Amino acid sequence: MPHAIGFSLDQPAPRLLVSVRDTREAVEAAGAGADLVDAKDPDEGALGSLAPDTVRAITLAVGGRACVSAVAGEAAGLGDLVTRIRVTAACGVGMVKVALSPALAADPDLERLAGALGALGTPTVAVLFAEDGPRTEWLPNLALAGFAGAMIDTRGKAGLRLTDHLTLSALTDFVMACRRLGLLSGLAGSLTLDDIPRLSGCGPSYLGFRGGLSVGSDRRGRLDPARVSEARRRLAPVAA
Ligand SMILES: O=C[C@H](O)COP(=O)(O)O
Repeated sequence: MPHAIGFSLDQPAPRLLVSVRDTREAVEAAGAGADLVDAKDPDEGALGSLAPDTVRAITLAVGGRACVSAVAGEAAGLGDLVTRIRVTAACGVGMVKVALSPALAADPDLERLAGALGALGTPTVAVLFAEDGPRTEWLPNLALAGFAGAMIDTRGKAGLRLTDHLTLSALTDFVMACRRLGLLSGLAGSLTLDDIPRLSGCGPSYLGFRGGLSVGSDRRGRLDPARVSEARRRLAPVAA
């Protein structure tokens, strides 16, 4: 049985999402305090998906100590979106992440997905890229389509970080708009440990990391469990 997301919109502090490439990193991340162990191929950019067998192995290795999420890549259209979500959910994960282009996020036909997403029963988060200037106007469409949440990440992983693209005020507006619609919200994009206090202040459901918690800050290198523990420590409850 997959570990459910297990957190609500009213939690006192953001949860910690850590992207991992294999079972060893998955066990390390869960052991160091990750709430969401995110199966992703960091060699393939922002939304590189791992082979289904690897995702299944990661889910088994984590064994319910954390929620396992998995990346389903970037959808080319509505049909492709459903297929990607189905294939990834079938790996037994607790949450699916799939990237949407601006055109797809704003597509009124997205609502037709609601039945399919509901039937799957695996919460799916829509990933929007900071480079696309994600708009809060897209969020009602995502809610109608049955997404459980929305997150912003950066498509590029070798230059500008999340906070280079979007102000804290814009990020807070995004998070609050998600909350009003009953959507979980996530923020990611070359975040470092030092980003944790100010981004926690935006009130997201979770913060996502790879490079900032890797040895030498190299997202293609190995995960650094000591940095994961430190991130866990710094994710203190947000003051009311
Ligand atoms: O989903 C979160 C991403 O894996 C973040 O990766 P990054 O911290 O290297 O930008």
